Amino acid sequence: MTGPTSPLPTTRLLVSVSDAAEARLALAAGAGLIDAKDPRAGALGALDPAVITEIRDAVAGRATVTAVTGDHTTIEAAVAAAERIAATGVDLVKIGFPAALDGAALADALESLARRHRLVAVLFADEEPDFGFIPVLALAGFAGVMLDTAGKSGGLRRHLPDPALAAFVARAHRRGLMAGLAGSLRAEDLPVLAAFGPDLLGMRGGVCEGYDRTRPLDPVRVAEAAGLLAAPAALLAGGVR
Ligand SMILES: O=C[C@H](O)COP(=O)(O)O
Repeated sequence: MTGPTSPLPTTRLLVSVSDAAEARLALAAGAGLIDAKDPRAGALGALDPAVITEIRDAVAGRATVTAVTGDHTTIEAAVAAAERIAATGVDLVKIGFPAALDGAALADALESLARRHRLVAVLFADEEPDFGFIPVLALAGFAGVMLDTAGKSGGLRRHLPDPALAAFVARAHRRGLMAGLAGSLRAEDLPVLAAFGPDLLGMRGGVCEGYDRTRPLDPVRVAEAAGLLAAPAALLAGGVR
């Protein structure tokens, strides 16, 4: 007789959407997190708060809703944008920490907001991120940390080797932070990355028509990605067939 098995760590699929119609499509196809983002406006292109509210209402509590705050060149602008997006009432606010900004100063400036809203810091794999920064985020009250890519010409795994990605996830978890990975991921990346135990894997281009992040979502690709993360561990370990 076999005893109860320990639950598998759950990795959920985050899909970036540009409006409420895409949010409904991603939800129906199995996404666990719906991420409000304007893919035409850069890596962390922010949507208008009114559109984010429509997305949140369309999801209506059936998935976690996240929203990005835009690409900013000053700490003041980044904090003001984070406050504006947090006011829409999304579950998680994703804030970019580009190399050009002083990360410690930005984390410090966001401490007050972190007490009122759940914040996720986005570090960029193509900007030589310092994982030693993760404890700073934890102390500032962040809920999570993600790796993404600022430029969309190469995928996450082209910029950082798999052992570094696994170490990133482990380090975030040790500090009590949710961990996410994204950056031009394709279906074949999901089983490999899910094995590192992140809380979420984020996709846009890989689930769009023509693998073009500025084109509409392809429901078949979203369903395939969601299905891969829902697959039993043995299948995940075997990779995509
Ligand atoms: O947060 C997830 C991103 O929107 C991923 O976008 P991407 O797959 O086009 O790099």
